[in-house]
Amino acid sequence: MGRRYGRRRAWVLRGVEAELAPGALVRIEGGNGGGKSTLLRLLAGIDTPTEGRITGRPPRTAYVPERFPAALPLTVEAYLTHLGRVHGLTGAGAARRAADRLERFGAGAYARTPLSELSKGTSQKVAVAQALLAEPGLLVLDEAWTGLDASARAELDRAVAECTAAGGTVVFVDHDPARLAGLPDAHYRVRAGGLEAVTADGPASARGPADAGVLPLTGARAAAVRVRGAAPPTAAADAAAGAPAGGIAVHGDGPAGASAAGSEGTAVSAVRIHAVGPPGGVPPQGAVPAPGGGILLTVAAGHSDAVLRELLTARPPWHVRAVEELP
Ligand SMILES: Nc1ncnc2c1ncn2[C@@H]1O[C@H](COP(=O)(O)OP(=O)(O)OP(=O)(O)O)[C@@H](O)[C@H]1O
Repeated sequence: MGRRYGRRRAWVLRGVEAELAPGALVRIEGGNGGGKSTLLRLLAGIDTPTEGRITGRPPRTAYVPERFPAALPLTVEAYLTHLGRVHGLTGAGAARRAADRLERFGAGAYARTPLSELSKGTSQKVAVAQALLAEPGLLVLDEAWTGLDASARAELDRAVAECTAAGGTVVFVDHDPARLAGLPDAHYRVRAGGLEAVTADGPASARGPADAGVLPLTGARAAAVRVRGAAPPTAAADAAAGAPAGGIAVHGDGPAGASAAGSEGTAVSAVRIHAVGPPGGVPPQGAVPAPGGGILLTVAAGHSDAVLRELLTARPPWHVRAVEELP
């Protein structure tokens, strides 16, 4: 699997092969700019490989980005409740879950605060809360502990342990080598565009353009997520490999959050997004010009979080003016 940001640009990652097992805690390390966040975005499904593919991603994938895009014009509780509703909860059920997650991370007092007015640390608590709205099968954490106070950090440690105990895979990057020290089942380093497994004695093997194999995780059971290949991603290939067509089932990942258990109510069927792009920003497929500027994009409810994530994590990002649920 490889990723580069433009046909004339250097490969950020290439020849990366890995298998991530259910229930595994996986640490990714590497130097600044090496491609860790790129790899995590690919694993979370908010970005797609330039070549190769990632298959077997569980339907409930959750992602805490390195930088939480708090640009939505919503209060904390409206944001989290919206995410819960998108994933099938009733308004009351979604509000309950949102309140529970906020309390858990010590941010209950900020439920009515607009996202744009949050401190960095509280914003990070909301980023974590959105990822834990439901129990994810794959939880991707990009420096998620950064900015959290001590009790929230401990709570996130507990949430990671609960996730793996329930059979979920957790992949994390953190610059503090002491983070979850001794606990990971697998440890990789991103270096020179490849991914190498790290053992207690140092790198065990290197995988790059010249050495593309499969890195089994320590103690791996059945593989959950497979990162492989040099072929361009295709829906047919993913379907043949047992993955949802188009790659990732989006429920739960990303700034747009995790999905809920799905048994508490009726989902809205579609979501209309009003966004204003950066100069030269390419509108997503299906977007139409909005009266007064920007674009309007109507997407199925189950895809709205992924679309919002794409808009908000684009470089430069789109500004999301409004998100409207449609019956
Ligand atoms: N959306 C993007 N467009 C263009 N280049 C990008 C984009 N995202 C990342 N890059 C480039 O890809 C390379 C890897 O970046 P990435 O953020 O994945 O590294 P990282 O290991 O997470 O770094 P850090 O430890 O500093 O957070 C960098 O050269 C970066 O500039």
